[in-house]
Order: sequence, then C-alpha cells, then structure tokens
Amino acid sequence: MKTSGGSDAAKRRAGESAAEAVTDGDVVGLGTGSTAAHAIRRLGERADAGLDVRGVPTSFASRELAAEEGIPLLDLPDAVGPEGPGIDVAIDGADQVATGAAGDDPLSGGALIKGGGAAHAREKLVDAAADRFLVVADPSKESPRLDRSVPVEVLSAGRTAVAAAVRDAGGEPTLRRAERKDGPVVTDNGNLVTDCAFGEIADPAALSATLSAVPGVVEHGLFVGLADEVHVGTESGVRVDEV
Ligand SMILES: O=C(CO)[C@H](O)[C@H](O)COP(=O)(O)O
Repeated sequence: MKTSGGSDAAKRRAGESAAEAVTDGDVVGLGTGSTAAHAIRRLGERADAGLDVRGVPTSFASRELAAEEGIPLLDLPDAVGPEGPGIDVAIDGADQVATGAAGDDPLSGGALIKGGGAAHAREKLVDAAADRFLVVADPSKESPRLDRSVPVEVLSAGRTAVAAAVRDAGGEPTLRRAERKDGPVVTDNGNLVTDCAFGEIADPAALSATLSAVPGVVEHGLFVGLADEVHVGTESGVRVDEV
C-alpha cells in the first residue's frame, strides 16, 4: 500500500473515527490509500463482530484489502443501478484538504485534491454517489488553499493534447512515471496520469470545470463540493469538521 506524509497514528485515528460512523446495514464506499486502509481494517473488525456491512471498492488495492478483511463486496454499477441499494457513506483519503477561509470562497472549504494513488476516477464515482462522504486525513493534508499538483487521468492517445490544454490553462503537466518499472503509471482503468502544477488554486470549482471540458481527460483529482465531513486524526485525538 502506497503511503504519503503524516504520521501513521494520526491516519489510523482518522480512519477508525470514520469507520465508527458506519451503521448496521450500510453500504460503504471504500477509499484508496493508507488512511482509508485504516478505515477498511476497522470495518473488517466491526464486520467480524457482527456489523452488517457491504463495501464498494474504489480500486484494485481497496478491493484486495476489503476481501482480506472479509467485508462482503458490491460492484459500483450494481450498487447504484436501478435495483441497487445505493451507497450510504463513502470513506476516502485526500492528498490535500482546503480548510478555506470564512467569508472568503465558500466553495473552497472542503475542496480536495485526490489521486496520489491514481485511483481518483473511481474514487470520484463512488464518493459522489454516496449519501455522505467522509474524508479521512492527518493535519499534514490541511491547507488554507489548494496548491498541490492536480492528478489528471488521460487517455494515452490524448496525452499530448491534454498537456497542451493544461499549459493553456496556466498549468505545468508532468506524466507520472512508475517507480518500479520503466515507463508511465497505468491506472486500474488502463489510462495514464499527468500531474498538473497550477500553483495556488484560487478557484477550484472553475479549474475543475476547465479540466473536465478537455477532450481526452478521463477524470481529474479536484473534488469540489463533494465532502460532507473531514475526520482529521492528530497525535492525541480526532477532530471532525462538517463541510
Ligand atoms: O486519492 C487517493 C488515491 O488516489 C488517496 O486517498 C490519497 O492519495 C491519500 O492517500 P494516503 O491516505 O495514503 O495519504
């Protein structure tokens, strides 16, 4: 499992806090990354103890972990199809969480950058479909403004056209390379990822719309207006912010 900055104890507190918010009978979106993994493990323990829960994985990695934990699984199309039960709650990590500023830009508070694990396309499908989306993070992820690179999943054939459109929009695109193989990262969907540096993002909603409109973009890692709660694990406890 890929990990990023922030202490594991803080990530565990955040993940377990969100897992405790799941109630009997819930269908739960299972996020990707080291913080969401703590939530999946805690849900596995609760399922062992009798909790009736089904998971909708957002990636190969979250599916594997949930299966190891004995959590019954549903595929997204079945969960949200006409006969499906829907998704009650999704629990997912983030690479950056905008804390926003009161009276500043109401849309920015709770806006996220995701996709450090290249899973953001399925994560956005699941997180957006859920009745409630709980973000799990440690304090290293919080920032008044989003300023990390935005992962953009692209069709391979569209990579240079998308890179040009990103430059036109004021960004600097870098094709994500694999660490243990020569060549690019290939997503669970068979596409490539371009990490796009825009500096401080003044208007995440506007940039989200711009990126979504570029032909060849499968999905980008700006999640605006989706989060309902942010569970921030610290060294000593958990803070839960409503968005
Ligand atoms: O968006 C993601 C994967 O695509 C992850 O949720 C994000 O990268 C955070 O990961 P971690 O909890 O390991 O810091």
